[in-house]
Amino acid sequence: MATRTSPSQPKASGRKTAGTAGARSKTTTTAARTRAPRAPQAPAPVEHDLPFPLRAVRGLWMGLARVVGGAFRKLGHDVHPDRELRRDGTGLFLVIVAMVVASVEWWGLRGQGWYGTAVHNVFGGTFGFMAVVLPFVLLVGAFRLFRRPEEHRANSRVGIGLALATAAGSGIAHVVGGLPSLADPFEVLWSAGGILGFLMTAPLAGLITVWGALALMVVLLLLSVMIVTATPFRHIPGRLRQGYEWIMGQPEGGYAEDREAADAHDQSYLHEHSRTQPKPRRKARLFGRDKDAEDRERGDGGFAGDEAYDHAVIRESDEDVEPGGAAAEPRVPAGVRRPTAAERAMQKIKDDVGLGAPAPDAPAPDGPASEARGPAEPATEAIDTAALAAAAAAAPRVPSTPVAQPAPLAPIPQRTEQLQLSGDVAYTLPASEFLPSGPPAKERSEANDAVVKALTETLDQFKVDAQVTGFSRGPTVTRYEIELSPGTKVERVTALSKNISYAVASSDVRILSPIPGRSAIGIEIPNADKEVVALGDVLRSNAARKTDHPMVMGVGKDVEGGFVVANLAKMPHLLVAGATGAGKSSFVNSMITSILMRATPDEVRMVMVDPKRVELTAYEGVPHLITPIITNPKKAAEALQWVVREMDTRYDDLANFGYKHIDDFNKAVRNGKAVPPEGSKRVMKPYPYLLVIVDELADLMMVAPRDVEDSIVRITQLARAAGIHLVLATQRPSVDVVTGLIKANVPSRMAFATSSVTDSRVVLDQPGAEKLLGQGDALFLPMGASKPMRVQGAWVTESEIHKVVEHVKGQLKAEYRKDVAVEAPKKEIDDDIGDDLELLLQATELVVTTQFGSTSMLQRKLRVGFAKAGRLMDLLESRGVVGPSEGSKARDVLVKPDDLPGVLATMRGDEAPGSAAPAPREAALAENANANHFGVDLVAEDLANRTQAIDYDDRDGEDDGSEDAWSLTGR
Ligand SMILES: Nc1ncnc2c1ncn2[C@@H]1O[C@H](COP(=O)(O)OP(=O)(O)OP(=O)(O)O)[C@@H](O)[C@H]1O
Repeated sequence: MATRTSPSQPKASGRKTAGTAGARSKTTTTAARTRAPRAPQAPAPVEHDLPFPLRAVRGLWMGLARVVGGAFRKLGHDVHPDRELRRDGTGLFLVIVAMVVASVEWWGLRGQGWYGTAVHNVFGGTFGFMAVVLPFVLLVGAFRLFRRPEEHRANSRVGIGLALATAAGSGIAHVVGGLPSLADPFEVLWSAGGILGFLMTAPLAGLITVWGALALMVVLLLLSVMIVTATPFRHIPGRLRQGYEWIMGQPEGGYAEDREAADAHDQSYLHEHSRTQPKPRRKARLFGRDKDAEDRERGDGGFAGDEAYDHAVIRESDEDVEPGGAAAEPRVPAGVRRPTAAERAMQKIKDDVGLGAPAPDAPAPDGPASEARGPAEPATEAIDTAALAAAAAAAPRVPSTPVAQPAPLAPIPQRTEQLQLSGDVAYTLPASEFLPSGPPAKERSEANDAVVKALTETLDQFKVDAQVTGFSRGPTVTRYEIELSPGTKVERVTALSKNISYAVASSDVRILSPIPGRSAIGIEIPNADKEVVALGDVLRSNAARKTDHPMVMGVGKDVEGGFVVANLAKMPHLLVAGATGAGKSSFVNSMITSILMRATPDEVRMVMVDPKRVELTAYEGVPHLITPIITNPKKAAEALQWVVREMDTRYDDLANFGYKHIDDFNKAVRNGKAVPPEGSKRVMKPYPYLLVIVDELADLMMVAPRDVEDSIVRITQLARAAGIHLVLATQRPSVDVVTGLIKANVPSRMAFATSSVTDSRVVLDQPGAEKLLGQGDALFLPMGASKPMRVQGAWVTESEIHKVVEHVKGQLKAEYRKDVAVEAPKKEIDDDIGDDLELLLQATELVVTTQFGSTSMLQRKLRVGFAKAGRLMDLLESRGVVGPSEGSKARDVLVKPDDLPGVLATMRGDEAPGSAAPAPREAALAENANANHFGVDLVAEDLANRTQAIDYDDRDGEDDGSEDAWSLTGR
């Protein structure tokens, strides 16, 4: 895309845009969305329509306003609001009034001459003693208008708060001044509350006594302070404490405890509900930490947990993170953004229950404050912190403006103390510094403005009544939003796709119609100036920092510039696909590095399969591995079978203790509730999550397609509750590699650029990936999501990986299990089944679950020909699943659904149910003695020595309770 000069934007349209957006952004909580100028619609009243003298006066006035405004904008740190949005004229007016009042009330002109008398009579008479405070109040208003003019709602809030404070102050002054009546001399009235004070308190004093009126005024005053500072009731204690700590110079005192509590809370919250939720926007820093935002998240978190999202992904706006982990300087406002529908819905719900995070440019009076004041901020900002942070969140950035100051990196979530691994090994997670920050993100650049102009012109040329109403800039692409005027067909825009490509000189234009959850068309156009998303920044984002779940990985950034992290444990299995060079391996690297950064070997263990022998070698020897990196495809297939055995062992163990999920079991172990049977030498330890990463699935599928598919299907169907998760990457997402069965069982998908639309369909079940740009540009479809989310994958360099790996290896030596690549006993599959085992299993399942023995049903459901269906039916008859043929009638089904697992196992040639010792136990008994960190050292013994809850022999027994145990396993 060619970079074009920024279009000069008509004033009227600029204002209109801001106004509309300002209103809409009431509920905005996230997303780096930038308003674009609307196409000019009606001629705006312009300056040269005015007669010359007026124009000259206006010019002078505005010139002076700009000078004064410029001075205000230089106070503290510079701000640069968009010229189109400035309200310097009003600001200047407030400054002049303030000077006039101050000259009289402060500087001794009171009652001196006509000027002193007139001003004093007007202001003193109206506000009484509060006239003395009035210049200060007016200057606060002017300060806001000069520095944050685009925050209409926040400005209104502050205005209302100040007005209320003035009224309450006058009321208090009136009571304190002895409640003079209007008939009293002016001087008496002035030294009390003036006319306003009289009106505020005289009627009230009659109703609820003088003391009641005074109390009410004090309450009003406090309320006005809360409105001005956007402090909700529940934040008052925190604010007071912060203020106290700041005054007393206790940077992080007492806060550490809070943080710990918060961490504990976050952990449990995300552990149970890892959900997509709109995040509060940018935060201000409090003593180097964002306590307020965290408070807010805690509040939101519990609530958001009730939302319907349950797909493993957490995304947030980039305002939630400070590049470099430091407080980003408030950004330069140039427009406002709108929330997505989900954000609006979420905000509305929060508002309804009083949890609402303040809209970035419009914190509601009762909304939680979105910022806290840091000691480093200039004192002049004290009155304005809410607005500053909100403006920073709302405002897109102008390229020429520095966005973030370099500052120390924020920690990647990890425990502060040394971690004690089993065997009294102290383990320190890698330092955040190993993953440096990337360059600060842009929210707007000239390239964006050029595209807006090109889009607007294209719409105009083809006479489509639609406007470009905004855009959200991500690292790789920007999504421009087009809203249609009533009566305009969506197709009129979508039909222009080629013309749009032409106009913006890019062949990679993707049209979203509509943007999910919005009444707007999205046009994604690659950025001429792409940005790299550093993994360190993703891991330091709030979404990542609010949880220390060990399986959370940094995914990247979405199209709106929000960071995306995902919990691999919730996926629960992930398919990563894309053509060579599209960014798959980089993604896998980011994933592994995320785990190394956040998890100890006691928490997460990994099996890495790298048939290409190049991608994962950097991780050789990390203690999280339970086996050396497997490069031989045949061995890899065996390792997968080991994983199946491990899964079975875990299931048996969980069932013995009466738990359905490994998290419950681990919790019980940590709480001392799961105790080994008497006489057992077993030391109870939590199971680590087991992450199995296959870097090239195609290579495995070439050597042992059936075994690999079989293992994958078994693992994916069952392993979730056992804490075992698969990540399968392939550059050949064809149906022979990603078979229907594998696809059906791997619910989360990450599609990098594919070479064809067919490949995209294989990965995502829809086209789209073929249009991606490569180099980490991806469509992410986590389990439960209906539409893929476009993300730019996180990037981690080789030297960063090297540092992390060196650190991790320095902490602990890898202790490999020896049984992983040991081949499982060969299954005995009856000869007559031959290659049809999988079909036969499916046929059995179908017939038994439906209790309907029909050949034509098998034909239809399994999509096989008549001959094959007939053969399957014969096989089913020979194995006693169905009765003999009864002509055209369906056959009797002889197996009950409850018995299905046993029948399937027999067909597979697994250990016949009821045989002496099931393979998992043997395998577990052969457990490597060194595997003490793996947490199953004596499990095998335990399993072998105790009566199994799952006893296949007894499954048919009358009353042994084993059915319950069986159902516990979910098998
Ligand atoms: N997230 C990313 N951000 C920036 N650049 C990236 C990203 N991912 C990949 N790239 C660029 O694309 C190149 C190829 O990426 P990568 O090696 O991950 O592709 P791949 O799909 O694994 O290819 P192959 O299948 O050949 O291994 C990288 O060398 C890098 O320059």
